[in-house]
Amino acid sequence: MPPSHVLVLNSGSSSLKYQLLDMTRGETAADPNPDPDAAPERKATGIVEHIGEPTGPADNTEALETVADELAARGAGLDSPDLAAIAHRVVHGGTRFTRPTLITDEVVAEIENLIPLAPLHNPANLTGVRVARRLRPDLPQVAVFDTAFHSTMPQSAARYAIDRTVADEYGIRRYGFHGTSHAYVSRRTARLLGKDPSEVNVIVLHLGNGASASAVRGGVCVDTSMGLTPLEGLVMGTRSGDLDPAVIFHLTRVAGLSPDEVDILLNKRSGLLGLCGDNDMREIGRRIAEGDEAAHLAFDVYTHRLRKYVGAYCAVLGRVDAVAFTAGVGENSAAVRGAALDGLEPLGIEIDAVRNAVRGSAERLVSTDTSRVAVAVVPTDEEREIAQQAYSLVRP
Ligand SMILES: Nc1ncnc2c1ncn2[C@@H]1O[C@H](COP(=O)(O)OP(=O)(O)O)[C@@H](O)[C@H]1O
Ligand SMILES: CC(=O)OP(=O)(O)O
Ligand SMILES: [Mg+2]
Repeated sequence: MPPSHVLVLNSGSSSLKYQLLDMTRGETAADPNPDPDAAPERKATGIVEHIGEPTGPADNTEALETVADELAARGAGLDSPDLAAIAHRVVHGGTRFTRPTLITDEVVAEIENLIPLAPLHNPANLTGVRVARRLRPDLPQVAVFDTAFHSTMPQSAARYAIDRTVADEYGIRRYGFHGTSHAYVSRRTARLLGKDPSEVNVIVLHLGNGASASAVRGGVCVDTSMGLTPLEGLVMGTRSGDLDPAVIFHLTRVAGLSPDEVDILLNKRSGLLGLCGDNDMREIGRRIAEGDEAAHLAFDVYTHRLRKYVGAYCAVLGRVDAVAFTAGVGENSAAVRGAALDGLEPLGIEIDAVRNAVRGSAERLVSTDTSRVAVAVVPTDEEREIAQQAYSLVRP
């Protein structure tokens, strides 16, 4: 048996998620090409949180040592002969990386060059890459990029309307992020409707701590809400999303903030946190129930922005078959789903209040039977998508 396990490392700014997957599941001698969505077997999964905080590991290197220890304790250490590859989520791939890529010194250098475009994410991703390469120099290490799925966006969606020469010289364009999630969820949504992904148009709403929307036509991304960096678009846990760029001139000229201070304000102290002091939708729900004014406003700004993007992507796609909610907020908050789609009946979108209120972790439809557009809740699995993409590159 050739090695068939893939270890996926999803290093974030403050957490490190991992999954160990056996990719042989569903694959037999009789049927070497099973349903591409047949689930690989999950051997281990975990998350190391609070990196860099007093309660957690000091840095990503220490976090990865914790992961190595946890895996070893389960008899699936990093020295396992079953490992076929280590796959890394890399957030920014620029224009160069649009496919899963075998990591070499040169690829590492290129990812390093992209740090200014994803300062919260790429350095953490790189630490994972460096430590894993040191521990298993013999193994293929594969980078799977958040930006890759969005590389199919037409110029009309990817270009900012600024001086073309300046834009091209500095790589200023819209890249989009959470691509593995948008790819996976749009595909699963098609399957949930009993259709091939090439036949359906889907609006995917990935609502985690970072949040983004995408318009996917026949399995191909045609627009997404994040841009040059993961700051544009929806209101997020701590990020502002869309605003008039002149806010930044105003903050620097009138409020006297430095560019770095503005960066921190917009990325880390804005969004839900900036509006009400909490970035967790569960806590905001509790506060709204107690009549808290600021929490209510934060919820309204968040869901208003969402509704606006759903309407915009209906216009971009023309025909919409489904709206799919995913990630922490999208999978769990019936209130957000309900408010985001409230009043969109004229667009053929009818959410069913009873179905929407049912909690669960299964892929499910929450629209009415008469809704022209299906509304789906589809739990994302970025690690599984990353493993599948990486394995397709290294499989024997
Ligand atoms: N039961 C829930 N109800 C409402 N929101 C939830 C629930 N569980 C998680 N969330 C939200 O999901 C967010 C985290 O989403 P997640 O997709 O795990 O984010 P990330 O991967 O970006 O860290 C939390 O900040 C919280 O707001
Ligand atoms: C790109 C991005 O925003 O990622 P995350 O949601 O993991 O912060
Ligand atoms: Mg996430």
